[in-house]
Amino acid sequence: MDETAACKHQVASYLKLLTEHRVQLVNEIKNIECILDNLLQSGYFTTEDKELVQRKQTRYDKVREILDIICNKGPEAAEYFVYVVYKAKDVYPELQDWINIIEYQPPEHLVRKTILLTDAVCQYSEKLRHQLKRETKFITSYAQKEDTLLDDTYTETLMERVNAVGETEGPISHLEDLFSDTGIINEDAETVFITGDAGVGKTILLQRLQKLWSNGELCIGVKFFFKFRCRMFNIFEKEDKISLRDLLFKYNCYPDKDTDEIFSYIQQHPDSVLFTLDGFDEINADCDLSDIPVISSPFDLMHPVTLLLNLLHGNLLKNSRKLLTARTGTNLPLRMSECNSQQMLDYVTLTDIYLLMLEVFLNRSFKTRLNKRNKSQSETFKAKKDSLMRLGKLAKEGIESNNFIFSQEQITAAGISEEDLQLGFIKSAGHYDGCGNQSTYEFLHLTLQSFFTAFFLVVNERIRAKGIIKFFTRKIPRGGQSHPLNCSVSCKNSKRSSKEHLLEAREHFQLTVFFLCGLLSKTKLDVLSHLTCQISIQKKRAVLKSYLVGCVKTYMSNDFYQMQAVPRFKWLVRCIFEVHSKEVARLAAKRIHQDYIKFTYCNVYSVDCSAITFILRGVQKTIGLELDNNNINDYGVRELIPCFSKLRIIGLNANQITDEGVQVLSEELKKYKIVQYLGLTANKLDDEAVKWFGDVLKVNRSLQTLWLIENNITLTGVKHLIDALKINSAIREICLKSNKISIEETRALIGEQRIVF
Ligand SMILES: Nc1ncnc2c1ncn2[C@@H]1O[C@H](COP(=O)(O)OP(=O)(O)OP(=O)(O)O)[C@@H](O)[C@H]1O
Repeated sequence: MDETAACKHQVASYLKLLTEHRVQLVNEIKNIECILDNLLQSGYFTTEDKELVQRKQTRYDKVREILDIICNKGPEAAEYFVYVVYKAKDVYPELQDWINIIEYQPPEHLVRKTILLTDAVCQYSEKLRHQLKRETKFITSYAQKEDTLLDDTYTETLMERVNAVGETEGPISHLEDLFSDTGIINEDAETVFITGDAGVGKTILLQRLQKLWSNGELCIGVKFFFKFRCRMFNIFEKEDKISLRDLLFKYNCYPDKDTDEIFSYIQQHPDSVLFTLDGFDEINADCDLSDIPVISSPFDLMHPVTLLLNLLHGNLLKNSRKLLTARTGTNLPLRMSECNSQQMLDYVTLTDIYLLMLEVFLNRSFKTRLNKRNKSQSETFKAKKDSLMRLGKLAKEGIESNNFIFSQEQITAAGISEEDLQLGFIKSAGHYDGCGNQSTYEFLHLTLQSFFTAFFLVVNERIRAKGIIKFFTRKIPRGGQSHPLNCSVSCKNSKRSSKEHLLEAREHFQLTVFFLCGLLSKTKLDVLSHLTCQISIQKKRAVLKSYLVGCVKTYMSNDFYQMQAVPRFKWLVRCIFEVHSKEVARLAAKRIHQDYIKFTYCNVYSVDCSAITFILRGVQKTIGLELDNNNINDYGVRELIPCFSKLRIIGLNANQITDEGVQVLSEELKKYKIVQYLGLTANKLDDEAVKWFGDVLKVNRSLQTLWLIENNITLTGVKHLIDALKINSAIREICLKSNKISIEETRALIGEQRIVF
């Protein structure tokens, strides 16, 4: 450790540390009570000091007062303050980076000091831990030997993974592996299903997990562990109805205080929740378990079994983790494979659009042959597979050699017939005017050449899984082939610098990878399985996914996107969305350590918002997202809905957003009260939008800064805000410069200083 770091461990330097980092501490300390309680219990603060702090109006002033008092008390108090922030990690997650930066190590005399965790969420988590610790001490056995200690009895359980068709896929060596990101039957499911005969040890296995967690030895990032015996659900009458909140609190463990705050935390951080649900076979439901109503609101009152199934389906507390056990042979009425594919059909990717285009072109050719029978997409492709593959081969060879214009000889050599040409994917590129009059051809659009290349790579069984990765990781050619007829291309491109040339080639390769992701996504497996061997596709999909995982690891281990997300990152995000692997998305989300992601001037469109959301909804903490100066419009705002619960700062300046987008935004701001800054400068907002914001400000106390510069807002709109501001003291600034409000009109509003004209 260097000298600076070492001196940070000397008591005298702690005061200096607090002064130097005062602004950061004032901004990031959200919980005042925990620090105050600890300073009081340690004797550094008196009750008078505590009162002085509590008398301050805002959170910021309270922290300032604490820091001032500490300065007067001396360096030991400052040292203790840092120790509290260090120990109460869950209460001050935002400050843990700071703790790392100052290279803090608790001194010997403090390490054994207990810290009071007065934060309601942490206290509840502690309560759950204590409850589980108590309940898992002895084994619960058939023989009711209450006095048998779990630790004395438990022997490691032998488990193995089984695939969708019941084949063994190898042993599970560590309990933590049950929570790995790799699903077996369905990678999108959040439920791990453990099955085995009576008495093999399913219950004791869960008990072991519960005990490990209660001792802090199960490192899977879970704050709340709810255990249920499924037979508990049999105690309810048919007409009984409870809420999710009741299920968690009344039927599991009731918080000592602040139940609202805890429940809202659980809703916002479902990935911090783990359920163990033991013995699904023991449920005697008086209803058809495969026909359970779908609920999406955590406030709906429902029969407990309905709640349970909606939890397992991911309709409630999506992204929470579930371990479900049942005896061998139990039918699970979960239909998780159908459920997810249904969800996946809800979005349309670019690959879908290209596939549809292919289908339309191919169908047109059938019609001319009086073959008017309606074919399915797979039948259509199957009927024209040979033509598609010939075109695909030509496209691939062209991309490999950086060739986008094809001579008649090349067309003939590729076996492309007149009939193939008539399908319409290739058009005449005119005549070369320097070396003769031969016809030349090109794909209808350069993107179509990338699509055909990807199609060929996926469908051709002779191209092995690793071959597709080799295709786009090899060195990209700088010029066209030496074939004489390619001189048309070379001549045309000779004016370009070699760098531009390379860049262009890269885009084609990038686009090919993008379409590979789309074609190898799960929803396309069905269509493709009619064209090629399913095992080959599965292998290619697995290899592509692990390639993307590698990219995520490489990109995100660097600091490259700390402030500005580079276009390459945007491509990666797009590819992850196109392949629609939640496993890769989850991994990417886990690796986002920054507090702020900027996509400013990145050509982000509404469709990219779906891709960004696909990843950001999995981040563990709240972050800032800046999308200024793009073109996301109202549709993009709608696409961002699933990640609003994670956004603290939202920059949507200059994005063609209208009142319609603001209506969507306002609903989210009412639901998730965490956004502090919202920028909507230079959009297309009218008074209607301001009215929505007025409604938001009546219930939302998190928003501090709202930028509405350069819109079409008039005095009428501002009046809505004035009303709301009367009851909202949290907002600090609403900037309305360059709107349609005259100077005379602003004079009338001079009383409200938080609105800036
Ligand atoms: N790994 C183990 N270590 C020690 N004892 C075990 C283990 N597995 C099972 N047993 C013994 O077998 C008994 C039954 O185990 P357990 O209740 O976990 O089975 P189960 O699979 O949940 O059965 P059921 O399907 O009937 O609920 C335990 O009470 C314990 O005595």
